[in-house]
Amino acid sequence: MNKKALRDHYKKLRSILNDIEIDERSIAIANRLLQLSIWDFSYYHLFLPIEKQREVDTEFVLNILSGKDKNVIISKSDFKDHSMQHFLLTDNTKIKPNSYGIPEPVDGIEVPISKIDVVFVPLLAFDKKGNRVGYGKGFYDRFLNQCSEKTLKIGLSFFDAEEETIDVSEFDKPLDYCITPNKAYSFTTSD
Ligand SMILES: Nc1nc2c(c(=O)[nH]1)N(C=O)[C@@H](CNc1ccc(C(=O)N[C@@H](CCC(=O)O)C(=O)O)cc1)CN2
Ligand SMILES: Nc1ncnc2c1ncn2[C@@H]1O[C@H](COP(=O)(O)OP(=O)(O)OP(=O)(O)O)[C@@H](O)[C@H]1O
Repeated sequence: MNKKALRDHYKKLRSILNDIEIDERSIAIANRLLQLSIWDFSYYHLFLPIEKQREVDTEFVLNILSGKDKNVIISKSDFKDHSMQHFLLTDNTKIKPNSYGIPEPVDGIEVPISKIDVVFVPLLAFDKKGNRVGYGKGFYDRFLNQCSEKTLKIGLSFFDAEEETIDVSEFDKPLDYCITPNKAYSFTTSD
């Protein structure tokens, strides 16, 4: 399948999940994340879900992060140049959905990308090598390329890996892990 076909296929698979399935699968993903040895860092970047796209509900991951007193970073997307600005999430952060339905911080304390230790990555599909496909605007391709080589990139997906290898471009950074309700995939050589 080419990237367009993969996007269409996985958007369709997501669209038929009901609210209860989304909740159950999102909780299973958060529980599986708890089993990974990724909790000794300070700065965790999290996406907030686009509800109408039926994305993984990261509220449960957010609860884990708050419980562990971690610094949580969320972003604001610029659809003109496909860049993101990163802000610390605090009790005072005002969050408002943008025109794509992405909940975003209105303003706040900006955090340099160099501080980010772990990025939870939204995706539509991924393969057994850790390659991923998103909505195709390159927001995360750009962002992950600006992160440190050491930053852990962890995909979250409702569905298991694609059997077929996904084509990669020069900008694609492979994931270190991808977590699904059924399985934790590790693509790193270190464990
Ligand atoms: N929650 C979340 N935040 C994220 C991403 C994401 O995948 N999920 N992104 C990951 O990169 C970036 C935003 N990228 C996006 C790109 C396209 C669409 C979108 O709604 N596309 C529609 C077409 C809409 C239109 O063209 O009017 C679609 O694909 O159906 C949404 C987010 C940054 N923030
Ligand atoms: N660092 C970059 N500089 C310039 N263009 C980039 C960069 N990274 C990605 N792009 C462009 O952005 C587009 C992203 O395409 P691709 O199919 O890889 O997106 P994706 O990984 O599915 O999307 P996303 O990263 O938004 O989840 C491509 O046209 C690519 O050339």
